[in-house]
Amino acid sequence: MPERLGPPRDTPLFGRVALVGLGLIGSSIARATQRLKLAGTLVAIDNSEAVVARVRDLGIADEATTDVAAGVKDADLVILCVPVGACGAVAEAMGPSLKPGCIVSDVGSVKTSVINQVQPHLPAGVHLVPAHPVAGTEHSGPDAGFATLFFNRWCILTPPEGADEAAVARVNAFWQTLGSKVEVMTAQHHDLVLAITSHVPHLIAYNIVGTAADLETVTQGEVIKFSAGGFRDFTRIAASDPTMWRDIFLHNKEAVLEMLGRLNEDIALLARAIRWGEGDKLFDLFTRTRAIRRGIISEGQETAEPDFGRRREGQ
Ligand SMILES: NC(=O)c1ccc[n+]([C@@H]2O[C@H](COP(=O)([O-])OP(=O)(O)OC[C@H]3O[C@@H](n4cnc5c(N)ncnc54)[C@H](O)[C@@H]3O)[C@@H](O)[C@H]2O)c1
Ligand SMILES: O=C(O)C(=O)C[C@]1(C(=O)O)C=C[C@@H](O)C=C1
Repeated sequence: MPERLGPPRDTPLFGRVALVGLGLIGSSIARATQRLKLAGTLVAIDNSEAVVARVRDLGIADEATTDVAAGVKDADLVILCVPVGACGAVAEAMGPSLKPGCIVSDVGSVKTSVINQVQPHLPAGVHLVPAHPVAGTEHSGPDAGFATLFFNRWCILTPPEGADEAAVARVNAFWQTLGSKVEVMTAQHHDLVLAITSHVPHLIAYNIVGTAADLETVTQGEVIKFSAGGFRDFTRIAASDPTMWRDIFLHNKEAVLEMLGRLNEDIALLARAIRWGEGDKLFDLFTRTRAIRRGIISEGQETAEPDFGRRREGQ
């Protein structure tokens, strides 16, 4: 599937857009927003001077600053692209500067906690429309982003009850213009679904790399040395950012622990089947789950390139 974004817009979707956090996700949004001319003015805000300097060097925003209060002033749309644990502090710092009618959104991998952190700091008349682009890589920082990251990927919106419908529609249009398919659900349901499809897989990947590394001390360094395609494919996501994933697990604790409990029950059944030589049970499970995985690929949910961590030409 050619990952091509649409033509630039004749008129921007928003006058002034402020992105807080110009890492993988923020810088990908910035690149796509510039290419598609979605913003009259694009402001990049980051608490790292080095990142702000890099954003200027890359030319992926019209303005770049470490001052969040100044950066969000007069913004029509603010998107928080920081670790989920930082959203509350950012909302507190920017709240007083937000103009009436401004839409505040985010890209956090956890939704309930972000809503609980951000909502209390938003003045009356400012609309909260949380979002989560279910797209990414194991890489971080402003150089990791690319404009087509969100193409043909899901973006989940979790507007709080009573959210302004026009604001939700505008954020929906923004993400569809970035090439995403948009789904709306409750924050609680999102956190449960992403716990099994994203969060627990990362926990297992991090964990098995640790187990293998510890085993190396037993096997004189052979475990990682002889790790082949299966181990490498399975553990790609263990190269992801520790700050981001620390925050995800601490801010989605209940759902992650629920899913881990279910997984442990299933693994216990697998261990029993192995111990008792119940080959048919193993075969049936592997047959069923392979069909499910193959179904995911046939639905086009896999990008053409399995390793989309590589930058594409023409980002
Ligand atoms: N990496 C992924 O695959 C992915 C996918 C979907 C959603 N997300 C979510 O997107 C968000 C950002 O993730 P990322 O991968 O872009 O991370 P990243 O580490 O690449 O970028 C985060 C940026 O935020 C900045 N930052 C951190 N705290 C800040 C603060 N208090 N004020 C201002 N700037 C601050 C950092 O300097 C950095 O530039 C996270 O909430 C994550 O859960 C990530
Ligand atoms: O592809 C990857 O490297 C990712 O980890 C992306 C991924 C995921 O699929 O789990 C990670 C976190 C997000 O919130 C959304 C997507």
